[in-house]
Amino acid sequence: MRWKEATLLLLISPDSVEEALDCAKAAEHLDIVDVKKPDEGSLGANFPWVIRQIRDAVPADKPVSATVGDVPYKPGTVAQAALGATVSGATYIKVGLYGCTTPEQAVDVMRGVVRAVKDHRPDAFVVASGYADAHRIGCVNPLALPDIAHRSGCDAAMLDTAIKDGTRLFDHVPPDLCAEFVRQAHEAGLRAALAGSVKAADLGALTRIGTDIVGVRGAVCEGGDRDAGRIQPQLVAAFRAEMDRHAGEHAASVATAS
Ligand SMILES: O=C[C@H](O)COP(=O)(O)O
Repeated sequence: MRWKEATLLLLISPDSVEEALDCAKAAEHLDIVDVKKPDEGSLGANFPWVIRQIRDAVPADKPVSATVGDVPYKPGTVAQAALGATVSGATYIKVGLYGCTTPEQAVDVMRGVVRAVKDHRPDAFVVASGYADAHRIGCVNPLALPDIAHRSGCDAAMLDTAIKDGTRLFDHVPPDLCAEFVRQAHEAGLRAALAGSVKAADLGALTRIGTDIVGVRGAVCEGGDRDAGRIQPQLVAAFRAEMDRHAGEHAASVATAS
């Protein structure tokens, strides 16, 4: 994907072809359509044919991302699943390292994913995702993700939350630590993606710390409910308007300071 430097991109996660069509109505306001199956977990994987149908349903200039799941420490299984998502039309492959308890395990899994995906599609974008609330599920420390992503040849390091109980990214990894996450990712030549019940109120901090991608579902669903609510195109537009407002304010403050 061609990258606009210093721009925060908006990734939205529909759970079905119907929701992807609603995303397509708001296509001008978003950057990446991310296929997942929330009832199978935070980064739950959807069926290959759903990825294919969503690829066909959204404008060709919008990259389609697919989550490979909240995966176990089974490098072969995960590599094969990641290839399945790529063959189905996703060019942006996200893996939730749920079952990895050490950085070495996580590197093992992601090396297999990178090889499986890039042998098939060299321009695909591979994302190693950890969890901001890792302490609740016993998986690898969130601040280890930039190094894991770098050592395994990924394109980006990401954080999401594993348990969707209303707690948010900043409840578990406060903005100063997220800033450190972004700094480490950039130092390693990676993109930094952040998610986890992010709301419009978090966008100021996410912009200031230089986040590259913000991933959202609940905030653009009816009633803020990522499970029972449906993605609403007008909420996607409003979220983007807030992103643009913060980008403008941030650019102005940087210009004033220099
Ligand atoms: O990748 C992004 C996730 O879908 C975020 O979902 P959420 O905003 O409901 O936590």
